[in-house]
Amino acid sequence: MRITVIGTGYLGATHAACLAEIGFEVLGIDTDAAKVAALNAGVLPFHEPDLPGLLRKHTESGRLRFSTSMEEAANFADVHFLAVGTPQSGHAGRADMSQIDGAFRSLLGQISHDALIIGKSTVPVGTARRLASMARKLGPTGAEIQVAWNPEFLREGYAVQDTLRPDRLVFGTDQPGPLGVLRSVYAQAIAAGTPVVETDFETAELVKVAANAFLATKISFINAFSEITETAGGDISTLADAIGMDARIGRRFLNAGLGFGGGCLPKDIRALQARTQELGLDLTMDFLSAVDQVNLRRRDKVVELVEQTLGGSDISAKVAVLGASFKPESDDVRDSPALDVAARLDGLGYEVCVYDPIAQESARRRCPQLEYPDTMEEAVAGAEMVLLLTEWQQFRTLQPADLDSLVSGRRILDGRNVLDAATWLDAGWQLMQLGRKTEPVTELATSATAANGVLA
Ligand SMILES: NC(=O)C1=CN([C@@H]2O[C@H](COP(=O)(O)OP(=O)(O)OC[C@H]3O[C@@H](n4cnc5c(N)ncnc54)[C@H](O)[C@@H]3O)[C@@H](O)[C@H]2O)C=CC1
Ligand SMILES: O=C(O)[C@H]1O[C@H](OP(=O)(O)OP(=O)(O)OC[C@H]2O[C@@H](n3ccc(=O)[nH]c3=O)[C@H](O)[C@@H]2O)[C@H](O)[C@@H](O)[C@@H]1O
Repeated sequence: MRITVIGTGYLGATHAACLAEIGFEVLGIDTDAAKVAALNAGVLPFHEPDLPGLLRKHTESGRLRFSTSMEEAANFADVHFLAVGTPQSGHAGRADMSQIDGAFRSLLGQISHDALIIGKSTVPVGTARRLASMARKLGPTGAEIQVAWNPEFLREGYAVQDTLRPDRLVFGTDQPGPLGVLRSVYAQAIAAGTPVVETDFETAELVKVAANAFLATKISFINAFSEITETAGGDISTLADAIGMDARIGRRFLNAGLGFGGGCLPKDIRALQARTQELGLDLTMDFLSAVDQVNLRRRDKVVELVEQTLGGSDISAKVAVLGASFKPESDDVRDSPALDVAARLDGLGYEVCVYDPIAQESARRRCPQLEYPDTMEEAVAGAEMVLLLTEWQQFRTLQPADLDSLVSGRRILDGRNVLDAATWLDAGWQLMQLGRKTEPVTELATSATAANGVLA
């Protein structure tokens, strides 16, 4: 079977390469000519473990290629996946549907025979039915254009394994025809035991946003408890471990810290609220604005801790920020909590040096005003305070001795609760962790006086 994937960003490039790996002939389509040229050359324009190998393998084998031509897409295949972006628009958090509508109309305008268009992007409920109706009105005469919705649940950093071995597959249709095609596209995963949910358009669209809203709520739930333990005392990680031992709750996605970011969870909870309000259900998803606010307050908290620790004495102090991507194993800096904090500290007048093992270039493009030295050692050299904001493995395993002789002030804020408190305190460091009662030292201490500075 020949398949096109329209939109070759994080989702589409992964989906296209994985379909080629399964054995299909695949054409990826994107309006971004530079991206298409890079992908055709076997070069992935972003970081994703395991994907470069698949891309090279299948661009070389000829099973995978890329183009900017929608006409070529329409002639190449009868099955088209739609994987364009649905970013947040400027209107009350609503999803910007211009990429979906643009790609769909442009494809419809080129198709001359029966075809199936399968949406993968995350969309507001009602989109698939609207597109199906548009296909009936604007599609070619004498040909049937069917629509299905097959939302994607992959995580960046694990995109290939999540695509080839998903937890579940969801097929949303308004007629049985497309189900056979979907079952054959995913025959390998289904044979390996992946459960399939076959349902209507609306349920398929809502499963996706419900999953992301639930995950975001879980993170903000534990982070709201961080606000309590920071004030009343208590240890947030122990609390998460203890409630997570209840199988009904589960420990995953209860890691307290700087909170969630990225190109999906934040915009998806806002788009869901906006869509629910459009449906006249003003209060139904109201709790998600609390989820959003708790999440954003974590960033305020880190900025406040830096200001309380350094601000009074020397607003131009150097602060080293370790981590720029929104999470480890990704170079994605869309709505990155780490980069947001770094930019805000820079705006306050601190000298901010950011080091990320992979996201240095994407961070520089997004926030060119910050400094991005080539090594972690250069970033921390002379720093009055070190902030660990994205928990890359290289930072999780940091030891005080790695930094002792480089920094000007032995102060570290662990924004992801990954450092062993005793190790750092015993080594004479001031350590602050989110979700633990911390009394920041208000004056700029020297490394010698820092030893007794903090309660953790
Ligand atoms: N990034 C992720 O991990 C996941 C993303 N999603 C959803 O998938 C969708 C895509 O997300 P990303 O890949 O992250 O976005 P992205 O922004 O990285 O990629 C979108 C791509 O579509 C292209 N495009 C825009 N208009 C086009 C058109 N008319 N024709 C052809 N190409 C066009 C853009 O140039 C861009 O390369 C979103 O709805 C997102 O919520 C779902 C699951 C995981
Ligand atoms: O719709 C999407 O695009 C995807 O969004 C998320 O995937 P992703 O954004 O790649 O990253 P996650 O691993 O979910 O992490 C999201 C954010 O939450 C934060 N997080 C995660 C877990 C946790 O316990 N605590 C926490 O703060 C991470 O640091 C990160 O900033 C979902 O996990 C995917 O299932 C979904 O397909």
